[in-house]
Amino acid sequence: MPARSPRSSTPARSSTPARRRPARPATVNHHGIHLLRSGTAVRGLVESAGLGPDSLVLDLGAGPGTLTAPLARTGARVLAVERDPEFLARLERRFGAHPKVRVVAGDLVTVPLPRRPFQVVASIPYDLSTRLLRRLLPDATGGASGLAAADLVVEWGFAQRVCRAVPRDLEAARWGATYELRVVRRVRAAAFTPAPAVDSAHLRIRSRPGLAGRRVRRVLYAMLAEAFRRPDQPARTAVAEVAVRSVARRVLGDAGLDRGVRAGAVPVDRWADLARSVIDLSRRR
Ligand SMILES: C[S@@+](CC[C@H](N)C(=O)[O-])C[C@H]1O[C@@H](n2cnc3c(N)ncnc32)[C@H](O)[C@@H]1O
Repeated sequence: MPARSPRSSTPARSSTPARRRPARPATVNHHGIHLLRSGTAVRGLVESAGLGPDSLVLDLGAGPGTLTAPLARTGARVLAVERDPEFLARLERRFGAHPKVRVVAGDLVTVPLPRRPFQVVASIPYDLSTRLLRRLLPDATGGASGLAAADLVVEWGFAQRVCRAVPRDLEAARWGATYELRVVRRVRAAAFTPAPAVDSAHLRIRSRPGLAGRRVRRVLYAMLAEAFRRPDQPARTAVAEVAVRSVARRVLGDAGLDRGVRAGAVPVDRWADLARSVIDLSRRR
């Protein structure tokens, strides 16, 4: 008989004793879904979020409640969203009577998001990462959800892509210029049961200050669009799309950028500085 899969609640029998005990008892997982088992990774996510009794936090893809429980212990109001019937039943059993946890049966890609500002702390399915960020982060017209902050477990390669100082695609550049996206730590495959084929990352997302307004977002996204359309042009040409020449010169200097710098070489945080300065200077003129 083949050894039982590590997905099973009963660990496979082994001739060598396990070197380390799992961070918590293994949970029933018939689906091959990668559940977090590392206390370090779970604590890191929850502590990074800095939640308190006034916070509202979404655990998207809550599974058996690996994150839901420590999130609830912070005193925050928790919405645990899950679509799998077995996990939902388990969540209901664990948190059905909890005054601050609501178990929501739904798809994390379509479930209505709260109107009031909220945070997300979640270990999300790898294949939904892009769709989820599209929901949570602003769109091209400057619209955005009420996302205040997010601490997510995503595939390592995905995190690397969206955290590049100079992203390769316009969508990641818009995200990176509007939000600070940072890898807090590598989450090794062994931190999950069953272990996935690749490592993951704790991806921390925070708003960059001064970029909440529609006007500043329009300026920012117009410059980025131009920079991506013609990356070899000087950055000042992209800035000149949204500001008169003298302002363009000034803001580039203020952002510490060389006059001749290529648009395609400007890091996302510099585009954020440029947008804020353009708005600031145009207000003063
Ligand atoms: C990587 S597991 C994380 C589970 C748990 N949060 C943990 O960290 O151990 C992802 C979870 O998302 C759920 N899921 C997958 N697709 C979903 C969807 N479209 N909407 C809601 N939940 C989904 C799966 O059932 C699974 O429980």
